[in-house]
Amino acid sequence: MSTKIYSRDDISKHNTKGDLWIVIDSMIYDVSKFMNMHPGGASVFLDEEVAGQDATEQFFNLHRVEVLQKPQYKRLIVGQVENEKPIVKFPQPGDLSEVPYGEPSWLSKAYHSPYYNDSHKALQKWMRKFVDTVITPDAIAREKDGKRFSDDVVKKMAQYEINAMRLGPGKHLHGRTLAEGIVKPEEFDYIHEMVINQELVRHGQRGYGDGLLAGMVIGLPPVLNFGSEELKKRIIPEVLSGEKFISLAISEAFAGSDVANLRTTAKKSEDGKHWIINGTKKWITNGTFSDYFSVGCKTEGGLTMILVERTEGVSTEQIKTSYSTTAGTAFITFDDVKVPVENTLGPEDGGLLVILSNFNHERFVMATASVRSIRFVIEECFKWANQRKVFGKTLLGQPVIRYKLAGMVAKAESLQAWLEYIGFQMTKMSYKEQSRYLAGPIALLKMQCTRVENSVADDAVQIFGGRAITQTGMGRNIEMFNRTYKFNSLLGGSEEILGDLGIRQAMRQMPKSARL
Ligand code: HEM
Repeated sequence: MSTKIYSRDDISKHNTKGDLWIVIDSMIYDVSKFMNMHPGGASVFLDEEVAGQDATEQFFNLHRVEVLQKPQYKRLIVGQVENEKPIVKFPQPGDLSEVPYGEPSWLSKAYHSPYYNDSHKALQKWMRKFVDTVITPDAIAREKDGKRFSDDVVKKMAQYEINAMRLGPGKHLHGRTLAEGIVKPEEFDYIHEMVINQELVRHGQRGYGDGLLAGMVIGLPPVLNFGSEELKKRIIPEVLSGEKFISLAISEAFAGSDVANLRTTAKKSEDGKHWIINGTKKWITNGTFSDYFSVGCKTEGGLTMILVERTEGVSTEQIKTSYSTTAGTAFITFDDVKVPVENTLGPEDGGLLVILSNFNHERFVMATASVRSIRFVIEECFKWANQRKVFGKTLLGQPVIRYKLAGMVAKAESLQAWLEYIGFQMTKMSYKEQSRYLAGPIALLKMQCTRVENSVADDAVQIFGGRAITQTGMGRNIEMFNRTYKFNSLLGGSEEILGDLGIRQAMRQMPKSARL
């Protein structure tokens, strides 16, 4: 890059087709050749307020800052304006956002929190850098080509035990070196887990995010908590190391939240040594590439969870959903699949307990991600509203936009506070206490997250206008959010079911003596 210095007078002389310079943020770009390849057309550069002039404001009205970071455009720089310095900061891997409400308050200057200690803070810093450098570039590329994550990403996640940490605190972490030793396995708690899951969604690429082993997060716990010792010894290392993949296969075309009504059957073979499984499963995240499936089956006396390996009779087919194929969402067919009875997870006919046992944790994880995605959208809205000019003012200069942002921020901050409070309770409660006292609040938290996502998506689209329905450029993250947020109100228990559960749990605590 040349660092030649020019006065504004010098620059203004380069204002004709064939010799055309513009200034963006004090840097001088020679667009003489580029203008004919410019996606926004050549004519924009010939405008008398652009040719040989400072086009910073016009540029940021129409482009994301990342455009200027691309090597092919950096090469257009021929110098810098005399006595001027760039103002725009290019985000560097690991950076915290300086945009108001762009970070939860515990990461913002001057604020305090009772929940986060030094190891939570160190893990956040480490994780931010890891996501920015390893995951985000892959997320953006895979969302474009629709393929699943690059194996290299999962291998690196395994190397630093991110896969294991995503399952939450527990014995499975013992003996592992977590994030280069930043956290000791016995110290790892639900707040650490929350930190990881909030960082993991900051790239905003929803289909990829689910593709990046969401199946493992919900599909491995039944093996971890209910599998035989032999099964655990074999399956857990393979999955946590990223060599093999697993997904949770419960929902069917016939039954979603109503898990007791599944139709996939498992019948014992005559010698009693095998299950014979028949049926179908639908909407199975990561199913297209999974090697193992934790499958909910109807058995003689109820429901049984069985670990099925990808063997004869198992076939998976990609379902085209409103998000990208990177998630590997599958329709699965089990056709006389023979599975050793040793693959039973938990008690025979007691599968409901196995499924329910992870529901609170699973919903906590979903709420964690959802709250962070909402904040990501708000940050995008703040930036856009600050740089977009309409009717002679920035969008932020318009009361109607400020009112929308106010509502979004208030909701996001309430959710973050509630989430942290619940996460903290989880660090203090036994599993049994969590089931008793937190099932209701977690259900209500997740319900509220998806209600807020709904209103935030709506407001964000109104703020971004047409760009919010365009998959590239300024509004690409809003387009993605608006297209995919609805998944959350269905998975892990629908919004309505969770609201009902939350109040039913409260009803149990209702004192018989209470009267108005
Ligand atoms: C070095 C200077 C510039 C570069 C490298 C550049 C690059 C790009 C790129 C890559 C796009 C595709 C959309 C995106 O990815 O954001 C684009 C779109 C566009 N650009 Fe530029 N551009 C430059 C300067 C300008 C200037 C000065 C103007 C207007 C005064 C302008 C007007 C437009 C318009 C109108 C679009 C279409 C935007 C849309 O569809 O929303 N560009 N430009």
